[in-house]
Amino acid sequence: MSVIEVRNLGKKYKVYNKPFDRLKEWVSSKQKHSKEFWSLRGLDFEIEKGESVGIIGQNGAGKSTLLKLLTGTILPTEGRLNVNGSVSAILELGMGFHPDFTGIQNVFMTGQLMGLSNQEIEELLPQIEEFAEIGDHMNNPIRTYSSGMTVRLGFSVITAKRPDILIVDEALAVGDAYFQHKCFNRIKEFLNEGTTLLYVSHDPAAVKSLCNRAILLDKGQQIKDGHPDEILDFYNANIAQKEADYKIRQTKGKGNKVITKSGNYKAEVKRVFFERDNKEVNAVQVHDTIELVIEVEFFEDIDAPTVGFIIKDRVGNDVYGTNTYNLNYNLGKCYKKEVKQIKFKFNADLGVGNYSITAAIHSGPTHVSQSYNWWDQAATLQIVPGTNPYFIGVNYLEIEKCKHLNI
Ligand SMILES: Nc1ncnc2c1ncn2[C@@H]1O[C@H](COP(=O)(O)OP(=O)(O)OP(=O)(O)O)[C@@H](O)[C@H]1O
Repeated sequence: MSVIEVRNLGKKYKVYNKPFDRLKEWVSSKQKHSKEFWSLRGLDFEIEKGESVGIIGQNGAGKSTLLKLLTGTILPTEGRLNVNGSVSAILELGMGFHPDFTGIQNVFMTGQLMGLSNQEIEELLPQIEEFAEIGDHMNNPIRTYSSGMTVRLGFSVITAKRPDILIVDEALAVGDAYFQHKCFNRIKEFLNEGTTLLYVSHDPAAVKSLCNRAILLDKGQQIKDGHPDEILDFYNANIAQKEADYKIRQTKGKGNKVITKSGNYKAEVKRVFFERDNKEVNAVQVHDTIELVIEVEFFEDIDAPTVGFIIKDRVGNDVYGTNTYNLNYNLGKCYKKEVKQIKFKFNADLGVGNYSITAAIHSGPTHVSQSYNWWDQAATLQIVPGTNPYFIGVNYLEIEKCKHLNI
């Protein structure tokens, strides 16, 4: 069953050059002093119960406008929108709080706006206080709060009761790391219990860890809708697009997985894989010595290109990255039609789990100057336990010695 249905949705604003133009137009209705601007147009999608959908797009793409339409803060100019179920929105945490009232009084005010009875709020209060962890400040006016304390209280109130649909804007990027972690855990619990999530963020790792679908908006249009990996790869390639000859190519690979490559294609990364003892492998033990092989083909003569890679964890956080430029390795002059393999040998000092490899060929120290080809998720590497002692995390650190002193 779809909980959110969006059909041909559009929102148009009137834009005035000067504030005074609004008054002029209002006084003389015959003369136009404004331009029409579609903040969103032609959106069409359905979201099923229990889906978690990331809304992605550059500044001004229309993400906030979509959330405002979904929460009923603004009305559409055209199209229709059905939202079935209770909605909690974490947009600008604490913005609705009254600065002169105490934390507790604001909890009651916000709770009432969320449609809760006083008795329900009373029952939820201990849990709200416990989650916010701001102690006695609950009895002080909000104007005495730090921004972090306001965010803590805002999140605690809004998520005190599990909603059918949870809408989260970038808001979580504010609080401190400890509280962010708590918020993510609460959202994950809601997802497990069947809540549908709409999550706006610029942080690919957060989208990958929370969402099973992503919708990409660009200049008010719905550009793509699909698996977060596919959408984020396209989005990242798109924001790197600066040169006129820059292309983004998406093709289907093994198991129908979408491969996204981008660049000006003066050279292309053709194949990326791992070798151990000269044999191709895709799973190795912690600390094994392996070689990452990046195979590139040249379509033009290029002098001293840089070949690099990034190892990313399961949700897309960079674990390690480097390139031939940083390693002071010069590939020299490369000629059109040549195919070269560049090999990086290292110990797989990584935690147990799955990793993906981004590979690239470009000029200079980074791909910002001239990106010939960039390929996200070009290969995967599975790290399995070795003979070393059990540990957690994405890095393996060889502990040389463990000792204790009596002081
Ligand atoms: N009230 C308004 N009047 C006129 N234009 C508006 C209004 N609200 C939004 N817009 C325009 O609509 C477009 C989309 O804005 P929106 O805030 O939805 O983008 P966004 O994707 O949320 O951006 P950001 O990541 O910067 O928050 C922008 O060009 C913005 O200037």
